[in-house]
Amino acid sequence: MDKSEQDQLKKEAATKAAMMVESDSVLGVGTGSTVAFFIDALGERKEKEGFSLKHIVTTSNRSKKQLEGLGFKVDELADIDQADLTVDGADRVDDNLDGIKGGGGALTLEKNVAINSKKIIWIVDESKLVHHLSGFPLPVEVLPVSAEQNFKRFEVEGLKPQWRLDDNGKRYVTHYGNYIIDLAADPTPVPYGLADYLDHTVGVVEHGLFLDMCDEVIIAHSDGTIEDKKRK
Ligand SMILES: O=C[C@H](O)[C@H](O)[C@H](O)COP(=O)(O)O
Repeated sequence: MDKSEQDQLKKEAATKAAMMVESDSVLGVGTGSTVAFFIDALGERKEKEGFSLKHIVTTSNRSKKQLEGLGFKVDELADIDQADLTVDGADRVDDNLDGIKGGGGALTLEKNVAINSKKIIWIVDESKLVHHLSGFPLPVEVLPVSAEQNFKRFEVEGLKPQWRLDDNGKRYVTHYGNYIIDLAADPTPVPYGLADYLDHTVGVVEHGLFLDMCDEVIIAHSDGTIEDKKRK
């Protein structure tokens, strides 16, 4: 699939999700290229229907700027109790609707918004689908103070760590001033053990395994169909 075909699929999934957002609700908005299409589609609804939302919270400055550019007011997570719905992208989604996220480095705020949402919908093109989570390095955000030790331990554990770098070849720094170590080793067919290990590793701020969180995935397929897959 070439990039323009993939973008078309991302747009289709995003447009469908934008139609599912209820007016006057509290909406969480994720990050990434698929979400950028979602924000555009929300803007179109605002323009055509006068559609408005009670509150919007986002998971990155990129999404915030795009929303504000379309005239939406964006609140902080601390200003709301819970989002009615959060719509986000994903890097990989498996058969259980578990996912890997954080390819764009926004995993920490994404997980915080996700766990404070009544419902989570992911929007993806079919290239993101896998039976078991694999094929995408797992992002782990670490505190600079412990980053070297975390990296060495991940090596010993066989997790194949790699420092994420920015465009200048320097260590990528997150919104919160931390580093990201991408683990190239695929999570096992059952990724809960790895999530538990990372949850209990000192210095790990957050990781990109989003397990038991997503309620529904909207998948745009290259045969023109749009699948709406719900958690069983
Ligand atoms: O940190 C980034 C997020 O987890 C994105 O939702 C994810 O990387 C998918 O991004 P895209 O829609 O650009 O493939």
